[in-house]
Amino acid sequence: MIPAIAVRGIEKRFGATRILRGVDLSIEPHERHALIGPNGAGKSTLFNLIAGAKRPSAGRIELYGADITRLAPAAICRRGLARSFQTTSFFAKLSVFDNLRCAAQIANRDRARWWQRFTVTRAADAHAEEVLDAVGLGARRDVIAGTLSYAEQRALDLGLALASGAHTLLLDEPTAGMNRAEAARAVELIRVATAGRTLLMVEHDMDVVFGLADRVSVLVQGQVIATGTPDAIRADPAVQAAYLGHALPGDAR
Ligand SMILES: Nc1ncnc2c1ncn2[C@@H]1O[C@H](COP(=O)(O)OP(=O)(O)OP(=O)(O)O)[C@@H](O)[C@H]1O
Repeated sequence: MIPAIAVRGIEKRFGATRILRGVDLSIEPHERHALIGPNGAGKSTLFNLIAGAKRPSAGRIELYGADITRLAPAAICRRGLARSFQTTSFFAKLSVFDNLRCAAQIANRDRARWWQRFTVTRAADAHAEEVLDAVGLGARRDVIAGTLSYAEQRALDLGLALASGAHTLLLDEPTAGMNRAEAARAVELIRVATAGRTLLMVEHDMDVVFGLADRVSVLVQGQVIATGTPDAIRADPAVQAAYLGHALPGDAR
């Protein structure tokens, strides 16, 4: 099977420092995959390379078999990979629905001819309504986005990625800054809303990782030291050694 995301021999140097050292990673279609690792391991750097925000020093990145290594972020986005950020990325003065409608219309715009515009707009509106419910914001449809609670803003961020029609999502610490109850709700929301799509997430919260991920990869000092099911990762001696002196993955439960 062609992987949704294939990272092959990726190197990233900043000056003389090798931050990523021959990273190989294969994310299967429709898989939920978590990337974990100690602070400074290179997780955000790898995300930046996959999303096109930075260029690797060597290696290749593929999205469903197509080389995206040197594409700009917008071009990668058009190919169906969306990234959610820890910071919010919506129009604060527009309503929740109008934000989703914008994302859906932009996604459809390139595909439409001028005589299709009316139907495209209607299709985009219908898609925005679907996403609104999928991310649990149906009751907040006409609220100004900037006034949403933090957890709702993160749900809207996820909604924007879904409204853009992305089949593959990079989620950067999707529950950061949330309390336990909010994080648990967010996990459930992500699970349901992203069904049928591919998910790669960086996450520090092990409850979230073990509640959501089908497989986990562990990045330590710029190298993937293990990939496997959550239980296999917890039992892996190399992972335990890497976390020596820190909470082991899953111990927080
Ligand atoms: N633009 C840059 N120039 C120089 N060094 C950088 C740059 N960006 C990141 N680094 C370094 O690369 C290393 C990996 O950083 P990165 O943010 O990718 O790690 P991380 O695993 O995401 O960490 P955290 O879990 O703390 O977010 C760190 O030592 C960081 O200081």
